[in-house]
Amino acid sequence: MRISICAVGRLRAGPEKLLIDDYLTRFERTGRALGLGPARVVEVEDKKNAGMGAEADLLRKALPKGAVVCTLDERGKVMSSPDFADRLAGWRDAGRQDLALIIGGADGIDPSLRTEADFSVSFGAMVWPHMLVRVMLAEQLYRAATILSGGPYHRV
Ligand SMILES: C[S@@+](CC[C@H](N)C(=O)[O-])C[C@H]1O[C@@H](n2cnc3c(N)ncnc32)[C@H](O)[C@@H]1O
Repeated sequence: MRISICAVGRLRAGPEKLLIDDYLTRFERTGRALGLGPARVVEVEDKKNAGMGAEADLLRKALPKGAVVCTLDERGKVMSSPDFADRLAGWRDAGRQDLALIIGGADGIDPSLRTEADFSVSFGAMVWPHMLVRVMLAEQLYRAATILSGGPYHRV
């Protein structure tokens, strides 16, 4: 199952980008034998600054056809890392070819796009900067792959 992290805004070179690249490379290596990955980041930019509705339209265009659509949203479901891993495995086992994980911009994800999504994951009730959410999501994907492969990375 291919994974697209669809995010609003361009991430400049810097520590966040390095971390994302590192976790997604590790995810690709670990996930290959599990039928998970590769994962890529698809950035959309609302150059006219037309607001959440315009961002939602750009995000919709970036979604692979037939993808499971999952938003990252503080109002979503708070999950443990093993539960997130099981959720990924469930979509894979259901034969889904693509998963799109959507991260909003400074104003969040337009309500219309939130209601269209199949699922929504929360990293807790606090609001995080979207650039950090990209890093956290990339790490959770790698962590999920290690959980499913029985590796020692995830310890509780
Ligand atoms: C700065 S936040 C926008 C917050 C905005 N006030 C809202 O209502 O969604 C940018 C994006 O980061 C992601 N995000 C921020 N905090 C999150 C959390 N606790 N859990 C999951 N995603 C989060 C969401 O995708 C959000 O659209």
